[in-house]
Amino acid sequence: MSAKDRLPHEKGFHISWDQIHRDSRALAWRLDGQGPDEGAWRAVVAITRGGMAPAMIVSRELDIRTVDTISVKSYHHQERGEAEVLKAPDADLMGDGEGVLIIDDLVDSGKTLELVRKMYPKAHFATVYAKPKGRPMVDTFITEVSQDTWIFFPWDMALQYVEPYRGTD
Ligand SMILES: O=P(O)(O)OC[C@H]1O[C@H](OP(=O)(O)OP(=O)(O)O)[C@H](O)[C@@H]1O
Ligand code: HPA
Ligand SMILES: [Mg+2]
Repeated sequence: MSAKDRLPHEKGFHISWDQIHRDSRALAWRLDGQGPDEGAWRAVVAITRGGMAPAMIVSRELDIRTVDTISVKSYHHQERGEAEVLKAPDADLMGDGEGVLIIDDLVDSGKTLELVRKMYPKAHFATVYAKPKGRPMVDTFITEVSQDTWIFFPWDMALQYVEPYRGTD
């Protein structure tokens, strides 16, 4: 069964803004002092769009003002397509990636990070969440979920009324 055959509340991991804030801060805590230059990182690069909120929180916590983006598109709704780079970060800033933290919200199949890793082999790759297939592609992450769990992020959700289990007559 593919993720799209399920009702959203089945095997769905729903993340609130508060939760992603806490988990992104936990990621920053883990990365603090781990950079190659006396523990420091040169720059943060967000993999758009999902990596932008975690990258903002990490760069705030680690006091990194040099922030760039790489745009990789790989999913249309819950269907995976070929990963493609739509916009690359500044080439002079990146070099081979040494000292650069590349951040995404999650690694699933690992295809997105595989592509970016080829471009910047010396960068450090960090995600907030990870599924088992993608784990070998990520250097640091906070929470692992099973491969058949779909993670719902707060920017893709809205608060709404739900019927009580016993209905309302
Ligand atoms: O490990 P993978 O199987 O490659 O999947 C993970 C990637 O997929 C999602 O991005 P998506 O391409 O949907 O774009 P978005 O961040 O703009 O939503 C997610 O934000 C990761 O970047
Ligand atoms: O579990 C997921 N949730 C949201 N976006 C994703 N992109 C790949 N996997 C996921
Ligand atoms: Mg993404």
